[in-house]
Amino acid sequence: MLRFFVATTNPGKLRDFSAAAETHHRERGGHRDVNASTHSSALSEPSVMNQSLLDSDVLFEPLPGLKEIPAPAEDEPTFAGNARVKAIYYSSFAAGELVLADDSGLEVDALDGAPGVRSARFAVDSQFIAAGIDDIDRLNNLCLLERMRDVSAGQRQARYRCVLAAARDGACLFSGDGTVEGEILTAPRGDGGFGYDPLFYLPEMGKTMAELDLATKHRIGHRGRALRDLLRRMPPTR
Ligand SMILES: O=c1nc[nH]c2c1ncn2[C@H]1C[C@H](O)[C@@H](COP(=O)(O)OP(=O)(O)OP(=O)(O)O)O1
Ligand SMILES: [Mg+2]
Repeated sequence: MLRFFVATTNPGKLRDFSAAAETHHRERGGHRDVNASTHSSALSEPSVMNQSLLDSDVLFEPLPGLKEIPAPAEDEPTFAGNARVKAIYYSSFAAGELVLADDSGLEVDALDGAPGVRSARFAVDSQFIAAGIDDIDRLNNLCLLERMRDVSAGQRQARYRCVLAAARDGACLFSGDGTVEGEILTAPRGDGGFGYDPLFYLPEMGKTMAELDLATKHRIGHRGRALRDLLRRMPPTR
């Protein structure tokens, strides 16, 4: 059994990690998943994983007591830097355990890569307000639509980027990263996912990220790719 304590304050990320664990378990031949997807091909690419992973279940549990822990500053210029800072910081609250942190966000070509590492703080940074709306994801989405009001249909390319870092007792041990390419719509579609998902359109799927089931999001999304990359890079003996 390989257990990560996931140190994130974002419930949407936690749901993605639960879906990832279900996928890994299912592909080892387990039967724990009651919502088995019909798109289960090569979801976790087991052939490229190290033997300890093939032999074990991967568990992602929320870091115990996270609500009481003050959040660290996320002021690094890169996703990798912030993921590392978060993993190292939170690992001191779970002695001897593997602690996983995620830093992720959206890069929009027409905005020169913004909001990037500032994705969670996009509306606040832009001093964007909308009457009666205080949900931060909705504000960020409205802010994005406003900033892209004059960007034409062929110029709306964007990507999600995710970096995961694993630390134990204050030392960062390994990491992984993943991206997924898409386009920013002019109006939201779908009610799954979180964050920018209703505006993030995947041309090959004909759907937004908010219209995908979690197993498919894991298969093609930035977080699923980062997780497979991290597991591939994990040293075989821990
Ligand atoms: O799959 C995704 N689907 C939609 N939106 C996403 C996704 N992945 C990242 N995002 C957006 C949400 C947030 O605006 C920012 C992450 O900010 P980021 O600082 O990494 O996370 P957070 O503050 O929500 O939680 P925490 O730092 O405790 O992990 O990018
Ligand atoms: Mg954050």
